[in-house]
Amino acid sequence: AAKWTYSGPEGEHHWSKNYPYCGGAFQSPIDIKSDLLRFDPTLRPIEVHNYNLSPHEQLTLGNNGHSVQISLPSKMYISSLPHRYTAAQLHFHWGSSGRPAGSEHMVNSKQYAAEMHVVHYNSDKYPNISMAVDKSDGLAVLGVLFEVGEFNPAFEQFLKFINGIKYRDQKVQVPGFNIRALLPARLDEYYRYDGSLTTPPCYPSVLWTLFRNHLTISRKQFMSLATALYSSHAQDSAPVPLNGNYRKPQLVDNRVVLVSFKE
Ligand SMILES: NS(=O)(=O)c1c(F)c(F)c(S(=O)(=O)CCO)c(N[C@H]2CCCc3ccccc32)c1F
Ligand SMILES: [Zn+2]
Repeated sequence: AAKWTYSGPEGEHHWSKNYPYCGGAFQSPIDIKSDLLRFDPTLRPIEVHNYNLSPHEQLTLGNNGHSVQISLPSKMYISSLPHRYTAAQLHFHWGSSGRPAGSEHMVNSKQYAAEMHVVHYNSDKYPNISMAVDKSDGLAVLGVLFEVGEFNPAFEQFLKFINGIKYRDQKVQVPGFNIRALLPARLDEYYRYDGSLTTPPCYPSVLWTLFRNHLTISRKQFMSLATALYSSHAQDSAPVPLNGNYRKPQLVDNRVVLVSFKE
């Protein structure tokens, strides 16, 4: 697979040369503006299952060169969508130490400090995520916005191990923790639209759910996330910091963003 980055000659404006869908329709993220919204009373609260993982089970925390990711057990799933969507991994997008604004989605042009994505695939129809990733009903991603504020104990459950994965392709095992604590209290208030992966190959295969309410992490936690990681391998002579790993908002075209709540 071709290399891609978030800046420079392999940055997002060049992705479509090797990944044609990146230049196509139904791309994510988007700037969720009030005039795009339509209240949909049929949108049910998101129901997650088995998100409260025991510390006795191990999760793989990894640096894949594009983000920090946690691989998730297949017992975690969402039940309230048209099909069962089984969890695969979660990862983050963030800004930099000089610019604490790195969310992918924006709300009325406000960019948040960071954004978490919990990636699920349609396990009713596909045996694994690789078979689902390029299908229009293949993926469902839960998005959570993060702002700098109060310390976040759940976030700390993996952040405290981040110095073990400073370089690309490094992985460590971490104790399971309650992933539900990384979601907002209200799972009934969210934005919903049809979009894509926000990284190459940018397949338009994602049913997006972005929760209305943001969570907080402390400034120290944000700085740790924003300064700990490199997108280069440990042995590379020139270390490349991993930050600002967010795609800019894409054209909405004539897509409608549904909302599950009234003002
Ligand atoms: N923002 S986003 O669109 O949700 C999003 C990312 F931003 C992101 F970086 C990743 S990645 O970390 O895998 C690095 C580049 O694919 C993914 N991976 C997904 C889709 C690709 C295949 C796959 C296979 C197993 C587990 C997860 C995934 C991703 F979906
Ligand atoms: Zn993502």
